[in-house]
Amino acid sequence: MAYVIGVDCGTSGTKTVLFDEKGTVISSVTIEYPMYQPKNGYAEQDPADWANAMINTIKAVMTKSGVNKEDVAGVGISGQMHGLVMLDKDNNVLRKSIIWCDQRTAAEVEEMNEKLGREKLIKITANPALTGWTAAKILWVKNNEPDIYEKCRHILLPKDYLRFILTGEYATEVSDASGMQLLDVPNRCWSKEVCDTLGIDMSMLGKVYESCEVTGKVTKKMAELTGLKEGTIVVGGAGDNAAAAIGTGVAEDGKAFTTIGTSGVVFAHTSSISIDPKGRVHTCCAAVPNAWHVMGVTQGAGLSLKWFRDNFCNAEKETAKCMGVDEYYLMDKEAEKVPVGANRLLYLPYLMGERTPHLDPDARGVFFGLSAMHTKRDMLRAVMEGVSYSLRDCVEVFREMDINVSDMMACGGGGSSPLWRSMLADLYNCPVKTASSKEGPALGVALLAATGAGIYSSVPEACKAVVKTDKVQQPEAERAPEYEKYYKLYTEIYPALKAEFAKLAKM
Ligand SMILES: Nc1ncnc2c1ncn2[C@@H]1O[C@H](COP(=O)(O)OP(=O)(O)O)[C@@H](O)[C@H]1O
Ligand SMILES: O=C(CO)[C@@H](O)[C@H](O)COP(=O)(O)O
Repeated sequence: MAYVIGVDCGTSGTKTVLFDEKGTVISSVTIEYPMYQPKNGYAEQDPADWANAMINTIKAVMTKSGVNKEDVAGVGISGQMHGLVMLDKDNNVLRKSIIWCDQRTAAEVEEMNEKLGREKLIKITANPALTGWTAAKILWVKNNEPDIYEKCRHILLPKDYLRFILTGEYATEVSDASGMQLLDVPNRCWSKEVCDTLGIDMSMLGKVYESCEVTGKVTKKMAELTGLKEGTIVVGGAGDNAAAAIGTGVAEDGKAFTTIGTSGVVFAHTSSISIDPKGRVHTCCAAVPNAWHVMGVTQGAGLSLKWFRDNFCNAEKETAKCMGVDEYYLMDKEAEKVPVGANRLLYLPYLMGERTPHLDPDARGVFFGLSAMHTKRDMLRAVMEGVSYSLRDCVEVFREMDINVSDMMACGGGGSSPLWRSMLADLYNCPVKTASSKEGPALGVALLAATGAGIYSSVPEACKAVVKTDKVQQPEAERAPEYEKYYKLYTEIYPALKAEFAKLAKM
């Protein structure tokens, strides 16, 4: 029996899973790390935390499982998208990574629009200039930390930094590179025109591969540190969402998924490229060769619930510890006791600005309708409902683009919540399914590794062989119209506050 490893470098932690070639989990280990927010709207992480977490989780799954290192056919790495890692000539990390949800680059987005023009940017990169994407972050460092920029020789995405640590190769792959805004997305290669116009030296960018191609091999030093065999292949892997697509079988037209991780994403596979002219949803290369995907993003999905837990739910944390259950499980049970609409309380999950559909880095979170009768439990339910309304906003854009999202899977930490899945089913008005494996991105990149190692002949074939549907949540005829009323009101709150968010940001 052959085995494959999937490493997922998420925002809350890095999870490494060792699977057998049929996708059965043999061993899984996660190590968490912090996100730093030195200013309102800033978000950074330390690449050393990612590297240590990867090394230690690989070592742990190898030791725990007792699997012979000769039998590990390959490794795939998935990761949070858009983060900027800068290395100097000696491969030292030059500064903390500015990550996907950081919103400091409004001026650089304007600079990109002035230099390239919005239409040309959409034509080449398939997306308008976006504050969270890597190109704007590179320009921010160039404009604000010129001494650091001067020393920079290599630019890598989070998971590609981990590849560098594991193999010594400077490389990326098409799905994650699409989120840098330097890739010619229709042609799946770096855009010389975009790089030259923005003054970014293309030699700093790694070689671009397809997601299932072999990009390098585990070095002797890393073999000693991780317990892997020297020379084990490492494939391109994928950005976390493109990876989750493979892990949930979303590799053909008509299939879609919603993930509630730190961010929230609604994702649909498209065999030909499809672009929203208003730029509200992203278009990227898929982890399947010759295919693309569209995705709508809510910046603060699971992040909202985590923020609520960390600031207001110490008692629940203690109870969960005593009972030996997950604290989010207890919070779900509390929220279930509150009726639809949270007793007339609405929540806008814009803690880190918002992408779909507003593209507004200045937007911020709101509780709307707070009354003296409300309790923490109502606020908890309102948070979960508000995130679901914002994911429905993504679905609305897809429907406008004629993209079918009725075959919907759910994944990510929040996707494991039956309550959250029922909210999505009611708001999307379609069944929401889960895959029998809960390992979305890690399974996705493990399947890419299995394809790169020749165990499967193609990525869709690997999905068909391994991914199976588990639970199906149907929409509820009674609840759906209730949610619809609240959703309608939800869509009216942001436009009423847009100008005020901008004023607040300037204070
Ligand atoms: N049982 C649960 N019920 C509701 N939400 C949950 C549950 N478990 C995890 N979550 C949510 O999932 C988030 C973490 O999801 P995960 O996919 O691990 O994130 P990331 O990919 O960013 O590391 C948490 O912040 C939390 O909001
Ligand atoms: O920015 C995006 C997608 O465009 C996010 O999906 C990040 O890729 C981070 O994801 P999680 O840590 O929430 O999984």
